[in-house]
Formats: sequence, structure tokens, C-alpha cells
Amino acid sequence: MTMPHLEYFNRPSLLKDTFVLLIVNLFLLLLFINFDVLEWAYQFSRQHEAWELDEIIPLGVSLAISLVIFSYRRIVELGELTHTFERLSMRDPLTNLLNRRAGQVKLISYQQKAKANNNNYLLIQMDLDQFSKVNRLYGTNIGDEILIATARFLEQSLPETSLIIRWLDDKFLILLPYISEESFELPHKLCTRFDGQLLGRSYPVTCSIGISVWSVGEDLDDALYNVEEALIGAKQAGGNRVNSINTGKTA
Ligand SMILES: Nc1nc2c(ncn2[C@@H]2O[C@H](COP(=O)(O)OP(=O)(O)OP(=O)(O)O)[C@@H](O)[C@H]2O)c(=O)[nH]1
Repeated sequence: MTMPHLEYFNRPSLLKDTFVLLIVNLFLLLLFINFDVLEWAYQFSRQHEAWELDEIIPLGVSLAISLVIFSYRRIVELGELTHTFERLSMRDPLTNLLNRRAGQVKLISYQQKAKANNNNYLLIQMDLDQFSKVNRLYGTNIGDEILIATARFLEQSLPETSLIIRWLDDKFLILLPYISEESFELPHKLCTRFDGQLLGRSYPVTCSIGISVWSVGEDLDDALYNVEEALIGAKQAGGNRVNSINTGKTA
């Protein structure tokens, strides 16, 4: 069970406030001890018995308990809301894939991990062919459905460890966090399986794919440039194919 409010407890402002409140209350306790405040309040309430001032003490305790319950419930609510908004801000609303901004943050963290683990990655960029024509022919609603189906197709076809980002328009960026013979075959399988099978026979859509190795230490911008170039190569060669740069492979 996820408890998003617990994440909220870790926020620096909350910890700082708790610390400040603890210090203030400790200071007040020392003040109360020094001036015998309870003693004085007791004497005062005895002198004014008719005012029922002693009932303020249990009332204070019940108020404090109510305040703790109230604050906890507000923190839970705030934590859940924050969690929801954080999640929404990271997702592309149409496909529910990571959006470009969140994807860029993830790529930067992968760059750091690559250095730490001496790891190369495979970058794949996939773009639908003539998608503007598809939109014009069938309408943007069908275009949207095709993009959603593409996202589900990618999620189902790629290993769980892959990072899948809706990069721009009809363009998807994928990072495979390891490189093997199989990972080089994967883009070809994607391209072949995508052809004509996506939303049934009525919407023939194809895709072009560029692949490139992101080597340890290579700048993220350079790696993105390479994979984009590989994709442009696939488009220039007529589309519906895979083209690679920097992989030591011919296609
Ligand atoms: N339906 C729909 N269309 C979108 C969305 N985002 C972008 N597009 C369209 O995607 C199309 C992208 O077209 P381009 O990348 O310029 O080129 P293309 O027509 O796919 O041609 P090539 O990439 O050269 O094969 C544009 O017509 C955009 O309007 C979206 O969320 N939904």
C-alpha cells in the first residue's frame, strides 16, 4: 500500500517547522518551570472557584488531541494531492507515458548512473510515418487513438526496465538500460510488428526508427543528436525501416 503522505513528511520545510516548534515548546517549558506557571494557575483558579477555570486543563488536552488529529488528516490530504499533481506533471495526458520534461530529468539521472556503473545504453527514437496525412485522412480523434495505441504497443513490446518517453508530437524516445544482441534486434521487431497491426487493418500506419548507442561519458545532447540523425536517415531512406548510428551495425 502506498502512503504518499509519508513522502510529504520527508519534505525539508515540514522537518524544519517541526524542529522550530520543538525548540519553541522546549523554551516555553523552561519558562513555565522557572515561573511555576501551573502552580500560579492552580492558585488563581482556587481563588475564583466559581469561574470553573480548572476545566480549562482537560479542555486544553482535548484541544491538543483534536489539533493533532486535524493536522495529521490535513497532512495526509496534502501528501496525496502533492503526489497526484507530481504524477500528473510528469505524464503526457494523451498517452500517459512520461512527458518530455520528466523524460529529460530521467535521462540526466541515467547519465549519472552510467558513469557510476560504467554502462552503455541503447537509445531508440520512433516516429510515425506521414502522421499529418493520417490526421487529415481519418481526423485527429483517430490520430489520438493511434498515438495511444502506439504507447500501449511500446509498453507491451519493450522490457519493463525500458524508459519510454513521448518526446514530441508523434515521436517516442526509448532508452534500453543495457546493450545485448537482443536489444539490437528489438527495434527491428518493433518496426515489423507495428506495420499494419496496430489498430486493425483500417488504419495502415508505419513507423521509422533510429537507434544509437549512448556510450559512457558521452554528453546527453550528443547522444540525442545521434539518435535523431539516425531517425532522419530512416525517414530519408523512405521510412518504415530502422537506421542506426554509432552501433557498429549496418541497419
Ligand atoms: N492526433 C494528434 N496529432 C498530433 C498530436 N501531436 C502532434 N500531432 C500531429 O502530428 C503530426 C506530426 O507531423 P510531422 O512530424 O511534421 O510529420 P509527418 O506527417 O509524421 O511526416 P514524417 O515524420 O516526415 O513521416 C502533425 O500533423 C501534428 O499536428 C496529437 O496529440 N494528436
